[in-house]
Amino acid sequence: MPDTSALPVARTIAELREIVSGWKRQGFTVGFVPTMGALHEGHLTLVREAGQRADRVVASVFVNPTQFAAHEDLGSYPRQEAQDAELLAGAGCALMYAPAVGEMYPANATTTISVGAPAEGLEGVFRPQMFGGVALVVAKLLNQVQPHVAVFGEKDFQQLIVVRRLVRDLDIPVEIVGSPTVRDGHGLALSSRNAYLSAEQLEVARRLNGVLAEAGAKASAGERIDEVEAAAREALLTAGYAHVDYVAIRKADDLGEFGSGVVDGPARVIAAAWLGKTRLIDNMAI
Ligand SMILES: Nc1ncnc2c1ncn2[C@@H]1O[C@H](COP(=O)(O)OP(=O)(O)OP(=O)(O)O)[C@@H](O)[C@H]1O
Ligand SMILES: CC(C)(CO)[C@@H](O)C(=O)[O-]
Ligand code: BAL
Repeated sequence: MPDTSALPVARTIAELREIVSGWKRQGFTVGFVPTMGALHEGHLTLVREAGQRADRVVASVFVNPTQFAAHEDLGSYPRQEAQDAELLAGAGCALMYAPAVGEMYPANATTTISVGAPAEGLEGVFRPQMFGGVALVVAKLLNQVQPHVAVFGEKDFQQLIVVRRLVRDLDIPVEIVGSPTVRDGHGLALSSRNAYLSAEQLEVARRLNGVLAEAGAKASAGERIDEVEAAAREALLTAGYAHVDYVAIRKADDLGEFGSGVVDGPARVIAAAWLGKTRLIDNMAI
């Protein structure tokens, strides 16, 4: 496929390595932002953050099949590479890495990665496929790019924790930076999947962050965690969400449970809920 803009595009590991090793020979540091494309201001904020921390920024655009279950939206996930390249160039990215599925996963690839406990609760319950696929592709991407620093969004908070553990446990020499969630004017976390929402669903979607903020306020005021979680679940259903996978109040550093029934340390409220066929996630510090 030809390059889609003025931004250089590497399609193979060899092309990527040639460019990145050239930068390193010149003494430049390298920042990396992995994405699945359909870029929005949330992704571009990560690119700018990486640009603050490194001399050259690589962004990958790869819709990773191993993190989707068979019934999920791999086929319909939005793909808009030409526009993504323009947006990345505008945010100061120096190289887009967009490998084909066959480049990332040769036919005889058999290695899997299981991160263990950080990947098991919350998203791990409802999307059991996901973190194995994320860990595998992130480990491969970090080995391919070999950046000094990689930036991930707090919007996918459990993913950030899983990636931190992966990098620590496998001794991958990279600094992992978490970047705060970028929201629209109504507080809705920007997400590529918001493009699936009808105008009516968008109105309901925008209630999620308010419900989480209210739950957070109640929990930090000392109300029982299970009661706060149940009330927030009810509030989401009343707002028009079709189904709530979870609303949970967890420890801020590792998303572990508080044993006491009340919040007694730094905490986060985290949720996943459905509007029609679209699944939204959000979280915030409380
Ligand atoms: N609103 C946001 N604020 C900050 N970071 C974000 C935001 N949305 C996505 N990111 C981060 O961008 C990176 C790539 O995410 P991804 O391509 O899956 O985008 P997405 O919009 O979250 O898509 P999806 O709808 O599939 O969740 C991840 O590190 C993710 O946390
Ligand atoms: C980190 C990631 C790019 C791995 O495919 C993906 O999970 C995402 O976009 O958050
Ligand atoms: N944005 C996290 C990756 C996923 O939803 O599959």
